[in-house]
Amino acid sequence: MLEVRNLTIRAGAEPLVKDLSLSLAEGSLTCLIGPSGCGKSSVIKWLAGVLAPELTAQGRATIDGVLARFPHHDIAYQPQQDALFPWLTTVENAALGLEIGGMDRRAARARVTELLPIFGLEEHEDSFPDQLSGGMRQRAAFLRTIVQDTPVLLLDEPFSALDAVTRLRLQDWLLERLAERPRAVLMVTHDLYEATQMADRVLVMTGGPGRIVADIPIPTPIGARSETALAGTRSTLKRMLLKDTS
Ligand SMILES: Nc1ncnc2c1ncn2[C@@H]1O[C@H](COP(=O)(O)OP(=O)(O)OP(=O)(O)O)[C@@H](O)[C@H]1O
Repeated sequence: MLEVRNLTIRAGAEPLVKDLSLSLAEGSLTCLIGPSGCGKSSVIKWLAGVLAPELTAQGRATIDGVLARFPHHDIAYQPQQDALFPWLTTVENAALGLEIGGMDRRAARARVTELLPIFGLEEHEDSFPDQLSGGMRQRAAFLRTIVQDTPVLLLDEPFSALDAVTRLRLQDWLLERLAERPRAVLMVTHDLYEATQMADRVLVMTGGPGRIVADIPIPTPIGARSETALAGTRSTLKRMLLKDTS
């Protein structure tokens, strides 16, 4: 579905990411892990079309075989920082992606309002971002992204600010939605448990400059994953990350 070939991102002459290639299949969730600063967010930002203007990028990407430029209407993106507009309410912020995608304002807000209870935001419909907790803000940003019915989803640490219970609930909710409607998902996470529970594949990046050093499939179907089955994969990933940062 989405193919990236030989992506290099530079700050001046310095490559932050070098010759990175990856592909995302429809109906798959790929996690991108790696030490802080190795370039995970930069790769996702390039795909979302929001790379900082002082950075330059070279590389080729296709969506369903067609050369793609970013931002692209087939892609929804949740940034690491929630990027909610301070002057908009929860519903207005969450409906924004749908409205930009062309949905009528009233329909977009009705769709989002319907989903607020799942995100624990039903009592904060008219609150502004500075009246919300960090976890609530992240849930509103997640809702804004996930409600867009795009074939590709880019999620940069979407659950990092959530309490344990909400995190588990929203992880399950996302997996259920993906089972109903297959999409290609690229998710950055630092949480190995989250990666092995949710992903079909884990791509491991290293820094200096950023590149992918391992592509680890997790073949067990999500519903059948047991702690024991995943423990081995998690220790392999842990060893790679510790080696990289030691
Ligand atoms: N606008 C910029 N100008 C110069 N360097 C930048 C810029 N944005 C990011 N960098 C550098 O690029 C490298 C990769 O940053 P990036 O945010 O992509 O890493 P990351 O792997 O997502 O980190 P983290 O896990 O901490 O979020 C870092 O060394 C960072 O300092």
